[in-house]
Amino acid sequence: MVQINKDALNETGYCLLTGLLSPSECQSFVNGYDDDQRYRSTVAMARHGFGQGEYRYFSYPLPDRILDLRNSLYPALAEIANEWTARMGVAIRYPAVHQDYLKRCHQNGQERPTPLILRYGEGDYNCLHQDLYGEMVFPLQVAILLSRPETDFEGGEFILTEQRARMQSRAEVIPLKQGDAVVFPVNHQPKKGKRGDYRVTMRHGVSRIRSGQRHALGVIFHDAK
Ligand SMILES: O=C(O)CCC(=O)C(=O)O
Ligand SMILES: [Fe+2]
Repeated sequence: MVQINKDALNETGYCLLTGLLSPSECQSFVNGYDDDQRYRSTVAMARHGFGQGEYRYFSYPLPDRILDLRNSLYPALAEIANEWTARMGVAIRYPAVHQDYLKRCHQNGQERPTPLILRYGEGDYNCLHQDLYGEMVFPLQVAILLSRPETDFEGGEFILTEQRARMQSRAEVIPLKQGDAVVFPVNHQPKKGKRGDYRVTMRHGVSRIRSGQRHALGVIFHDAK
């Protein structure tokens, strides 16, 4: 099982898995970007007001490495997800194995795969958002930087914001190198306060790419309608 720094995740809203993918694994995902057969759909972000840039959803069957990432990351994340739902007074509990959770998604009409690859060029960016694709929401997700900061691109920082009810948002810039993964909340996270837990709303995005080209891989654990 993958080791997750739960304290960092609980305190700062994210944790890193450095060097989750090797440089050659990153490069092979980038090289596969134009291989149309791998993908079920392609989204031009500007067309939907999502930002600027493009992303593509992988189709089933997923590439082995992505299937493997979903299966290997899920169990540790499901433990944390179950602690969070318990703390937030939500009745949902997540099964220990990803295939069992996917069955639940598919039975509820969320059958389409959500892992995606993103490509940004100079001037592109990704607006703050949440990756919700229906009622079934697995509370944590993972993004992996495939490109080399400063070498392949400049700018393009991964941003996470935390919003507390009736309060202003707090932003965090996540330092990533090629192959590093960030684990972060999809939607809500419980936080420890002086008078017990409170709930924050999380959003993520990417700041403007100042030059070059940036690729990332998104691993989301619920499927889409
Ligand atoms: O390009 C990025 O790093 C962000 C990707 C993203 O929004 C996601 O993986 O859900
Ligand atoms: Fe996203």
